[in-house]
Amino acid sequence: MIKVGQGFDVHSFTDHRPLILGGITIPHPQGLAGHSDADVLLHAITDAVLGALGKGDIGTHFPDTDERYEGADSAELLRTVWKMAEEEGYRVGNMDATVIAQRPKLASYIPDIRKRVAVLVKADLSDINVKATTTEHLGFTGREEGMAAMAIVCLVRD
Ligand SMILES: Nc1ccn([C@@H]2O[C@H](COP(=O)(O)O)[C@@H](O)[C@H]2O)c(=O)n1
Ligand SMILES: C[C@@]1(CO)OP(=O)(O)OP(=O)(O)OC[C@H]1O
Repeated sequence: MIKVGQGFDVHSFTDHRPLILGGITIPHPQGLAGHSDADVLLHAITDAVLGALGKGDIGTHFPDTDERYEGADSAELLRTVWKMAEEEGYRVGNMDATVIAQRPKLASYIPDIRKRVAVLVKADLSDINVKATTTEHLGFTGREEGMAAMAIVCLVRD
């Protein structure tokens, strides 16, 4: 059995917050605003897994009206969702994600992000791909008002 899910998320930049992306902290003058730690990439991945499972979205499971998730570590949210996938007998077939950001330059951080994501979803590194693209200075990402991320995951059950 194969299930496919996709996720997409956006967070705006804000001062006085660390930039947390893919479960790692990246040096940058601004971080992302949100109820949780605003890890836009892990949110997209979490939504992709929930999509594959047919179980709604991140806001359904972790509402931003619930103070338990204020400042939440998005890695913990993904871990919780990944347990749901494991309970149904799924493993990652492969996952692909794209971060859309004019800045910072992410290429040098992507190997660490991949490793972190692979650990969180208990996958082989070779089954996890993370990419980055600018929007050539166009739109809200191009103006550096925020970042976006999208992810697609294939879950496999034997
Ligand atoms: N925040 C980013 C955005 C892009 N990259 C890398 O640069 C390459 C070229 O980006 P374009 O948007 O001009 O296509 C891209 O393929 C990434 O490798 C990056 O590191 N960080
Ligand atoms: C993660 C949650 C919960 O803290 O908050 P945010 O950090 O605002 O993130 P978002 O991507 O808007 O979606 C789900 C939320 O419920």
